[in-house]
Amino acid sequence: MFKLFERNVLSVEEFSSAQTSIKVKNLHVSLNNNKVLNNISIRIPKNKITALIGQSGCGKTTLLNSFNRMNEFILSHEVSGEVWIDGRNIYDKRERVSFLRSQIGMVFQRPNPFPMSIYDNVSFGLKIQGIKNRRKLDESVEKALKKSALWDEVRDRLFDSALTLSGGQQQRLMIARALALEPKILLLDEPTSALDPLTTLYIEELMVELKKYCTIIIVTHNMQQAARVSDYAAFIHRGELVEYSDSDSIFTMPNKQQTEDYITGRYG
Ligand SMILES: Nc1ncnc2c1ncn2[C@@H]1O[C@H](COP(=O)(O)OP(=O)(O)OP(=O)(O)O)[C@@H](O)[C@H]1O
Repeated sequence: MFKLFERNVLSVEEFSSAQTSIKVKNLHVSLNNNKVLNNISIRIPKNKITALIGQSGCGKTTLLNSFNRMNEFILSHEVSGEVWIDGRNIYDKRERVSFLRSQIGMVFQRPNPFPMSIYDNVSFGLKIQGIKNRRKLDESVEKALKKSALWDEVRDRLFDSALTLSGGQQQRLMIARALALEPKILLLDEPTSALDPLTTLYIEELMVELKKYCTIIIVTHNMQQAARVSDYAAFIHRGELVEYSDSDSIFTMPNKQQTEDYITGRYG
């Protein structure tokens, strides 16, 4: 497997509090009485890309959704343990969930633009936050579209429907929509699985660029992709964290046999 970018990484035991974006302690999650995550503890570093890997159904998306309390949309859910972000345990009763979610961007497998213009898609969250000043909105839309490498392609058609964009452009629009709120954390749930290989590479390059602005956590089934873009990778099996390490180590000399079996395609 080849590396797309040079990495300069600490080992996962070495992150200081200042270098940690998310600290998870003894997290257990059950959905509809189904025990999905079992005693997960992990520190996700700031301004790096961390990949969550593991076979289908192991709990990757559930872990991702634990970082912005998205699992709570499932009627019957139970969460115990702690998830610390910015010095707050986000499962504390006092946490304002809408504020938390506004600080964490999320992009899903399939682009889901609203049936409105490109401009309105990107400015949507800002307007919800009460920003009405046109110049401020214009500036934020331009900045987000530049960060998501879409500006040059859409600057002359901002008021066209977002649905007129290609799949890859729509996915970059989803990234722009998330970035408009200047999130500290960006959660990507299989963001390229519906895209062709070239567009995928383009989005991977974009992710690497974006870690300047935020911490990125990506769920991916694509081991080449995880090896190419991520700085760290966490291998999950049946709801347990089996191995967590810098990506160079995990993809070249994993510590656990289970990890090796998975990344070499022996199962999953
Ligand atoms: N709403 C739900 N109710 C009950 N069980 C659920 C619910 N959502 C997910 N699960 C179960 O939780 C487990 C983990 O699901 P999750 O989507 O987190 O896995 P995943 O690793 O992201 O899978 P995939 O790679 O296929 O997307 C699976 O066994 C799944 O069936």
